Amino acid sequence: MKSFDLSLYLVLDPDLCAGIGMVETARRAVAGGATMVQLRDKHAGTAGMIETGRALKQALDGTGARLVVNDDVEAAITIGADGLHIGQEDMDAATARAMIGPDMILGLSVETAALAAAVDPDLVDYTGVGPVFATPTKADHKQPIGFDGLAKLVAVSPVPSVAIGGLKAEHVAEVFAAGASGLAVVSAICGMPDPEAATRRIAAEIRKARA
Ligand SMILES: Cc1ncc(COP(=O)(O)OP(=O)(O)O)c(N)n1
Ligand SMILES: Cc1nc(C(=O)O)sc1CCOP(=O)(O)O
Ligand SMILES: [Mg+2]
Repeated sequence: MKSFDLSLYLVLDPDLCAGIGMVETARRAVAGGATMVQLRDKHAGTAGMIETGRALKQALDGTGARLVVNDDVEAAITIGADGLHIGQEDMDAATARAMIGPDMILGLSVETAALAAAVDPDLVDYTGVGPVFATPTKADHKQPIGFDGLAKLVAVSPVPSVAIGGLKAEHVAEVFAAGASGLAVVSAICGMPDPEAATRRIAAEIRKARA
Protein backbone atom coordinates (compact mmCIF):
# COMPACT_ATOMS: atom_id res chain seq x y z
CA MET A 1 0.00 0.00 0.00
CA LYS A 2 1.47 3.36 -1.04
CA SER A 3 1.38 5.99 1.63
CA PHE A 4 1.80 9.68 0.82
CA ASP A 5 0.35 12.96 2.03
CA LEU A 6 -0.33 15.60 -0.63
CA SER A 7 -1.36 18.32 1.80
CA LEU A 8 1.75 20.54 1.63
CA TYR A 9 3.70 19.79 -1.50
CA LEU A 10 6.83 21.86 -2.17
CA VAL A 11 8.02 22.04 -5.79
CA LEU A 12 11.63 23.23 -5.91
CA ASP A 13 12.97 25.80 -8.35
CA PRO A 14 16.74 26.36 -8.61
CA ASP A 15 16.43 30.07 -9.39
CA LEU A 16 13.91 30.91 -6.68
CA CYS A 17 15.92 28.80 -4.20
CA ALA A 18 19.24 30.37 -5.27
CA GLY A 19 19.90 32.03 -1.89
CA ILE A 20 20.22 28.93 0.29
CA GLY A 21 19.84 26.30 -2.45
CA MET A 22 17.26 23.61 -3.14
CA VAL A 23 18.48 21.09 -0.57
CA GLU A 24 18.55 23.54 2.35
CA THR A 25 15.19 25.00 1.26
CA ALA A 26 13.71 21.49 1.26
CA ARG A 27 15.22 20.71 4.67
CA ARG A 28 13.71 23.86 6.21
CA ALA A 29 10.36 23.38 4.48
CA VAL A 30 10.08 19.82 5.77
CA ALA A 31 10.96 21.08 9.27
CA GLY A 32 8.05 23.51 8.81
CA GLY A 33 5.59 20.82 7.72
CA ALA A 34 6.05 20.10 4.00
CA THR A 35 4.87 16.56 3.29
CA MET A 36 6.17 16.12 -0.27
CA VAL A 37 9.13 17.65 -2.10
CA GLN A 38 9.50 17.67 -5.87
CA LEU A 39 12.86 18.16 -7.53
CA ARG A 40 12.04 20.31 -10.57
CA ASP A 41 14.96 21.75 -12.52
CA LYS A 42 14.32 22.24 -16.22
CA HIS A 43 17.99 22.85 -17.05
CA ALA A 44 20.00 20.45 -14.90
CA GLY A 45 20.12 17.42 -17.20
CA THR A 46 19.98 13.89 -15.84
CA ALA A 47 23.42 13.99 -14.18
CA GLY A 48 22.57 17.22 -12.36
CA MET A 49 19.16 15.88 -11.32
CA ILE A 50 20.82 12.77 -9.92
CA GLU A 51 23.40 14.77 -7.97
CA THR A 52 20.82 17.08 -6.40
CA GLY A 53 18.33 14.26 -5.99
CA ARG A 54 20.80 12.18 -3.99
CA ALA A 55 21.48 15.12 -1.67
CA LEU A 56 17.73 15.69 -1.28
CA LYS A 57 17.12 12.05 -0.52
CA GLN A 58 19.72 12.17 2.23
CA ALA A 59 18.24 15.40 3.63
CA LEU A 60 14.70 13.96 3.68
CA ASP A 61 15.66 10.53 4.96
CA GLY A 62 13.78 9.70 8.16
CA THR A 63 11.51 12.76 7.97
CA GLY A 64 8.50 11.01 6.42
CA ALA A 65 8.37 13.54 3.57
CA ARG A 66 8.26 11.99 0.09
CA LEU A 67 10.74 12.88 -2.64
CA VAL A 68 9.33 13.15 -6.17
CA VAL A 69 11.34 13.81 -9.33
CA ASN A 70 9.85 15.92 -12.11
CA ASP A 71 9.98 14.72 -15.73
CA ASP A 72 13.19 12.65 -15.56
CA VAL A 73 12.38 8.97 -15.13
CA GLU A 74 16.02 7.89 -15.31
CA ALA A 75 16.97 10.26 -12.49
CA ALA A 76 13.97 9.17 -10.41
CA ILE A 77 14.93 5.50 -10.70
CA THR A 78 18.67 6.08 -10.15
CA ILE A 79 18.08 8.15 -7.03
CA GLY A 80 15.54 5.69 -5.66
CA ALA A 81 13.04 8.53 -5.34
CA ASP A 82 9.61 7.89 -3.85
CA GLY A 83 7.90 9.18 -6.95
CA LEU A 84 7.89 10.64 -10.45
CA HIS A 85 5.73 13.52 -11.72
CA ILE A 86 4.90 13.80 -15.41
CA GLY A 87 2.76 16.13 -17.49
CA GLN A 88 0.72 15.73 -20.64
CA GLU A 89 3.71 16.70 -22.78
CA ASP A 90 6.03 14.18 -21.08
CA MET A 91 5.92 10.40 -21.54
CA ASP A 92 2.52 8.71 -21.24
CA ALA A 93 1.47 7.24 -17.89
CA ALA A 94 1.57 3.62 -19.08
CA THR A 95 5.19 3.98 -20.25
CA ALA A 96 6.17 5.76 -17.04
CA ARG A 97 4.52 3.10 -14.88
CA ALA A 98 6.21 0.31 -16.83
CA MET A 99 9.57 1.99 -16.24
CA ILE A 100 9.22 2.85 -12.54
CA GLY A 101 7.46 -0.33 -11.47
CA PRO A 102 4.38 -0.73 -9.27
CA ASP A 103 5.67 0.75 -6.01
CA MET A 104 6.83 4.24 -6.95
CA ILE A 105 4.30 7.08 -6.69
CA LEU A 106 3.25 8.45 -10.10
CA GLY A 107 1.76 11.94 -10.40
CA LEU A 108 0.20 13.29 -13.60
CA SER A 109 -0.70 16.90 -14.44
CA VAL A 110 -4.22 17.50 -15.75
CA GLU A 111 -5.49 20.85 -16.96
CA THR A 112 -9.01 19.94 -18.18
CA ALA A 113 -11.93 17.88 -16.90
CA ALA A 114 -11.59 15.51 -19.85
CA LEU A 115 -7.95 14.80 -18.98
CA ALA A 116 -8.79 14.39 -15.29
CA ALA A 117 -11.61 11.95 -16.03
CA ALA A 118 -9.38 9.95 -18.37
CA VAL A 119 -6.78 9.21 -15.66
CA ASP A 120 -6.25 5.49 -15.10
CA PRO A 121 -6.07 4.84 -11.34
CA ASP A 122 -4.21 1.60 -11.99
CA LEU A 123 -1.34 3.67 -13.36
CA VAL A 124 -1.53 7.08 -11.68
CA ASP A 125 -1.55 7.77 -7.92
CA TYR A 126 -2.39 11.49 -7.86
CA THR A 127 -3.23 14.33 -10.21
CA GLY A 128 -1.62 17.78 -10.21
CA VAL A 129 -4.47 20.15 -11.10
CA GLY A 130 -3.91 23.65 -12.38
CA PRO A 131 -2.91 26.27 -12.83
CA VAL A 132 -5.45 27.67 -10.39
CA PHE A 133 -3.97 31.14 -11.03
CA ALA A 134 -1.54 32.52 -13.58
CA THR A 135 2.01 32.32 -12.27
CA PRO A 136 5.36 33.66 -13.43
CA THR A 137 7.03 30.50 -12.04
CA LYS A 138 5.96 28.42 -15.06
CA ALA A 139 6.16 30.50 -18.22
CA ASP A 140 4.37 27.89 -20.35
CA HIS A 141 1.46 27.24 -18.01
CA LYS A 142 -2.01 26.56 -19.39
CA GLN A 143 -5.12 28.74 -19.01
CA PRO A 144 -5.86 29.35 -15.29
CA ILE A 145 -8.90 27.41 -14.03
CA GLY A 146 -9.70 29.23 -10.77
CA PHE A 147 -11.31 27.51 -7.78
CA ASP A 148 -14.46 26.60 -9.75
CA GLY A 149 -12.34 24.82 -12.35
CA LEU A 150 -10.33 23.16 -9.60
CA ALA A 151 -13.51 21.77 -8.00
CA LYS A 152 -14.72 20.44 -11.37
CA LEU A 153 -11.44 18.66 -12.14
CA VAL A 154 -11.04 17.27 -8.63
CA ALA A 155 -14.58 15.90 -8.77
CA VAL A 156 -13.86 13.77 -11.84
CA SER A 157 -10.30 12.74 -10.97
CA PRO A 158 -10.35 9.07 -9.89
CA VAL A 159 -7.27 9.63 -7.68
CA PRO A 160 -6.45 12.32 -5.07
CA SER A 161 -5.57 15.74 -6.47
CA VAL A 162 -3.09 18.43 -5.51
CA ALA A 163 -3.82 22.00 -6.65
CA ILE A 164 -1.02 24.09 -8.18
CA GLY A 165 -0.42 27.53 -9.65
CA GLY A 166 -0.14 30.85 -7.82
CA LEU A 167 -1.21 29.40 -4.49
CA LYS A 168 -0.34 31.04 -1.16
CA ALA A 169 -1.29 30.51 2.49
CA GLU A 170 -4.43 32.62 2.07
CA HIS A 171 -5.78 30.18 -0.55
CA VAL A 172 -5.61 27.04 1.60
CA ALA A 173 -9.26 27.11 2.73
CA GLU A 174 -10.55 27.41 -0.85
CA VAL A 175 -8.22 24.66 -2.09
CA PHE A 176 -9.58 22.21 0.48
CA ALA A 177 -13.16 23.43 -0.02
CA ALA A 178 -12.75 22.52 -3.70
CA GLY A 179 -12.01 18.95 -2.66
CA ALA A 180 -8.26 18.90 -3.31
CA SER A 181 -6.07 16.88 -0.95
CA GLY A 182 -3.49 19.62 -0.80
CA LEU A 183 -1.62 22.41 -2.51
CA ALA A 184 1.66 22.39 -4.39
CA VAL A 185 3.67 25.60 -4.13
CA VAL A 186 6.92 26.97 -5.46
CA SER A 187 7.28 30.71 -4.79
CA ALA A 188 5.23 30.67 -1.58
CA ILE A 189 8.17 28.82 0.00
CA CYS A 190 11.20 28.95 -2.32
CA GLY A 191 11.18 32.68 -2.76
CA MET A 192 10.69 33.54 0.88
CA PRO A 193 13.38 34.91 3.21
CA ASP A 194 12.45 32.30 5.85
CA PRO A 195 11.19 29.15 4.07
CA GLU A 196 10.54 27.29 7.33
CA ALA A 197 8.34 30.06 8.71
CA ALA A 198 6.55 30.38 5.37
CA THR A 199 5.85 26.64 5.40
CA ARG A 200 4.62 26.80 9.00
CA ARG A 201 2.11 29.49 8.01
CA ILE A 202 0.72 27.28 5.25
CA ALA A 203 0.67 24.22 7.53
CA ALA A 204 -1.29 26.19 10.15
CA GLU A 205 -3.88 27.14 7.51
CA ILE A 206 -4.12 23.48 6.48
CA ARG A 207 -4.82 22.43 10.08
CA LYS A 208 -7.57 25.09 10.23
CA ALA A 209 -9.07 24.01 6.91
CA ARG A 210 -9.17 20.39 8.02
CA ALA A 211 -10.62 21.11 11.50
C1 LIG B 1 2.40 18.67 -8.43
C2 LIG B 1 2.65 19.14 -9.82
N1 LIG B 1 1.60 19.45 -10.59
C3 LIG B 1 1.82 19.87 -11.85
C4 LIG B 1 3.11 19.99 -12.35
C5 LIG B 1 3.37 20.43 -13.78
O1 LIG B 1 3.89 19.35 -14.56
P1 LIG B 1 4.10 19.56 -16.15
O2 LIG B 1 2.79 19.94 -16.72
O3 LIG B 1 4.77 18.37 -16.67
O4 LIG B 1 5.05 20.82 -16.24
P2 LIG B 1 6.57 20.94 -15.74
O5 LIG B 1 6.55 21.02 -14.24
O6 LIG B 1 7.31 19.74 -16.20
O7 LIG B 1 7.05 22.21 -16.34
C6 LIG B 1 4.16 19.65 -11.51
N2 LIG B 1 5.44 19.74 -11.90
N3 LIG B 1 3.92 19.23 -10.25
C1 LIG C 1 5.31 23.71 -11.72
C2 LIG C 1 3.99 24.29 -12.03
N1 LIG C 1 3.03 23.57 -12.70
C3 LIG C 1 1.91 24.28 -12.90
C4 LIG C 1 0.75 23.77 -13.62
O1 LIG C 1 -0.22 24.51 -13.81
O2 LIG C 1 0.79 22.60 -14.00
S1 LIG C 1 1.99 25.83 -12.27
C5 LIG C 1 3.56 25.56 -11.70
C6 LIG C 1 4.37 26.58 -10.96
C7 LIG C 1 3.72 26.97 -9.65
O3 LIG C 1 4.54 27.91 -9.06
P1 LIG C 1 4.02 28.95 -7.98
O4 LIG C 1 3.60 28.19 -6.79
O5 LIG C 1 5.23 29.81 -7.69
O6 LIG C 1 2.93 29.73 -8.61
MG1 LIG D 1 6.68 17.87 -16.95
